[in-house]
Amino acid sequence: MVALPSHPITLNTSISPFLEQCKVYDLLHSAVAILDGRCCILYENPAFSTFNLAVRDDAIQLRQLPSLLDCPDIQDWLNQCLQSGKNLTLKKTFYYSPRIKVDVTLCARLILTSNTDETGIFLTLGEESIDFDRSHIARSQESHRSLTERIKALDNDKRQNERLIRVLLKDAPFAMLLMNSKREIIQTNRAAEQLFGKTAAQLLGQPCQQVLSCYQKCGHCPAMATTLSIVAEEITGLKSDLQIIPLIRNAVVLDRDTEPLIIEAFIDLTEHKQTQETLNRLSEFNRLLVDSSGEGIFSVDVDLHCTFANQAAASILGYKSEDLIGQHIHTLFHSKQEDGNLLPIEDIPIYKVISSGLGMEANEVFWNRNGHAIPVQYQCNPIHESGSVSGAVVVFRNVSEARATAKKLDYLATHDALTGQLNRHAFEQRLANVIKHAYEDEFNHVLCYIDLDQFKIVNDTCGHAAGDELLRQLSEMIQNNLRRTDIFARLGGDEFGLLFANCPMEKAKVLAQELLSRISEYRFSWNNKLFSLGASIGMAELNRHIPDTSTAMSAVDAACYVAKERGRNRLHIYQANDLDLNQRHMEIEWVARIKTALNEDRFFLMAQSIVLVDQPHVQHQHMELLLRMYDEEGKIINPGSFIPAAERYGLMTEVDKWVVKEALKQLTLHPQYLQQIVHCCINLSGQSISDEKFLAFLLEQLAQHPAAAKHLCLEITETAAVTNLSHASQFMRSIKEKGCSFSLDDFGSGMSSFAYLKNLPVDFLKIDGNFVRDINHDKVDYAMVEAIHRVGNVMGIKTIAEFVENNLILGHLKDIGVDCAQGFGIHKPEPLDKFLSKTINPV
Ligand SMILES: Nc1nc2c(ncn2[C@@H]2O[C@H](COP(=O)(O)OP(=O)(O)OP(=O)(O)O)[C@@H](O)[C@H]2O)c(=O)[nH]1
Repeated sequence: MVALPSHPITLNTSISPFLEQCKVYDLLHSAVAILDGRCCILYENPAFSTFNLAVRDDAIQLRQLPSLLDCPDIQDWLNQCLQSGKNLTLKKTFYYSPRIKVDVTLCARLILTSNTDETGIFLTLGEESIDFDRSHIARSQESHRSLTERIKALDNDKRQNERLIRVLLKDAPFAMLLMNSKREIIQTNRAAEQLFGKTAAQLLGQPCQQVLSCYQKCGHCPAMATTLSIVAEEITGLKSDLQIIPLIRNAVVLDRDTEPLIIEAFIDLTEHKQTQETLNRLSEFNRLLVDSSGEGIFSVDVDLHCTFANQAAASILGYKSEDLIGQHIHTLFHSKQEDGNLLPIEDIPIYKVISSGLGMEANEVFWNRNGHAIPVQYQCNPIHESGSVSGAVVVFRNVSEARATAKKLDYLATHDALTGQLNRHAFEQRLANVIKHAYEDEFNHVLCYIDLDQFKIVNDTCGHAAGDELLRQLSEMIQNNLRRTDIFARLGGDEFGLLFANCPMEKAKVLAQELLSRISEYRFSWNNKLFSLGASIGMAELNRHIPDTSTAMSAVDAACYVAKERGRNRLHIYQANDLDLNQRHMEIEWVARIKTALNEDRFFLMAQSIVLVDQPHVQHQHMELLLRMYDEEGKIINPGSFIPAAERYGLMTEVDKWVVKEALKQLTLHPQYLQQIVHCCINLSGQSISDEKFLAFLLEQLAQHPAAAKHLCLEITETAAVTNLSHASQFMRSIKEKGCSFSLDDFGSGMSSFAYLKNLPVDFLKIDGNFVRDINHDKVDYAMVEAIHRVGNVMGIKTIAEFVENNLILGHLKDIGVDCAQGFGIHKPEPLDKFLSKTINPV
């Protein structure tokens, strides 16, 4: 918008002749009106009419402008202009429709005439910005199309009015050029100077091709040669910096036959073009976006006819996009449910979305061109137009793969990878379900826990791969011999769970017995070796004594344990008052108590002297550490109560670790202790010596207390050493390197021991106390002690006799030549700290 000169327009005439001259403004795309002193419209150019008609449908000639524009404040503003004589501007916003908003600047300039009572207003209306620019251009073009006729009428008068034209053009707030017949610029205005970026001096007298490219091309304007006017022609202009400006040109030839004048007005389309390009880019971008989306997108009208489908939608459904357009989507691919049953149109979510106007998500199936059901997940949203629903857009994806993956994951989560049977988790879930309904459906169910007997042998003799294959074959064989309603699972290792659903115990017993026979008759062959195996089965009826899964599982586990204890390859039925089972349960309780005692540090160590048989009074140099535990009330518990449970449930390594740590801590408390102590014996379990992590732990402890190593004597029972011979001898050699010695405990209890003795780096043999205790009156025991001592002597291993309860026994041991003795007759165990303090302060 170009600023107007600040002074009023002064006319030597009255306003009426001036109105004639104003017809030149008919050419302009911007709105111009002349008002009289009462603000009534005397003249309006077509652009002004178009604008006002767009605002109001009424005719505007000679009506009061403010009321027509529906803006009461304009009247005040115009009056202000009339009274003050100043040029005024006013910014306003108008709406052509609810969707097209226009910001305009109104400029009012006072017109003074020769008649002092007569004044008027030169009113221009410039559009500063317009949201919907296409409509703007269209309107401008439209308003000028009707001009041709008017201009023709003007033509004859134009020469006479040339001077006036020049004045008006100069002050016009729009880019305008006046040219002679040679197309030289003879008049310009400020708006044109701004548009082309040149001063008036630079423009005047110049051929118009300096600024207008169309003339540059052809030297003259061919259009003008044949026509009197050009309306809304798109050309380009040239700025002083050679920047090209897109323009719309309106041109009129005045007095074409004599000496023509050409008057031209321009609309700068730069912004419009940029907006257009942005819109084009955006729509191309949107098209690409929609087409490259991996998700299917289609839209339908209210009758469910497809109005659009992207490539993904078409390819998922097996069609071409164009084949889908116009098709009824219910008929084409959405008329059946997954099971093939009909899906009424009212039930399809897209129909519901259109009826309700609310978007929704759905999981459905679409049927592709080949008649295959494709599971899809879709989001359907209504299309609202002019306040009502005109259709819906559906964005969907094929979830076949996702479904298959979920199925696979579910399978993996519920099945055992080796055998393909249900896993423990899935089995316990099904069991929980059965227990939950056990009371309601009054059916009997029997739970079984199957543990293969001596399965380890297959692993040990043929390797793990053979063991795996056996587990696979056996579980398949068992599964094939079950009823359809039974539930079978591999719980882990060589243990299986089996639920005889809806089956009384008597029948279950028969079925389980048959299963045992099948297992023991089964022959497994591996590398030309044949194996047969047994199994032990624990069974329990799911009755009111068994309220939940964990009770049920521990009942059958305990029953299976009893079956093993009673000789394997048999079944045992759980009964609440079963003595063996009670024992087993007590052990299970012990497990929890031992774990708590370890956490709460409720263990402590006692020490008992070991003396040289020759010098029984020299005590506190050799000793054995004995473990005790405080119960929850602080009472002392002997190891016989908790060690079996700790051994059975794999807790001995933890217990041994505690003993080693505590012993080393106390022994290294005072340097004098280690100076006085020769040997301190610590018992280690069979579990610890075959556990590589325990070996690492012990080596680390010895590294932390290097001075204590040579005083430590580690006791291993003969049975533990022999059953884990290779582990035991490896373990002993590693530890001996650090300076520790080894003693074989309870020697003689298994007479196969002599043969292994050669392979074990043993320093002491501890003769089983059962031989020693009765040595006074049992000649066989005497001979056993004598024999053990003699073997030890020959092998350079010192002997220690336990259970020396009196001097008579000590005398016999002296006669035989046994090296050391230990027992209540020599020293009763006492707390380790007390024992150690006596080593440095003997009583
Ligand atoms: N091949 C193979 N062996 C396994 C698998 N899982 C556990 N084991 C072994 O199965 C054996 C099960 O131990 P136990 O049940 O105590 O041994 P068992 O020889 O059957 O002895 P009893 O049950 O007392 O008759 C262990 O040696 C495990 O190492 C497996 O997936 N594959």
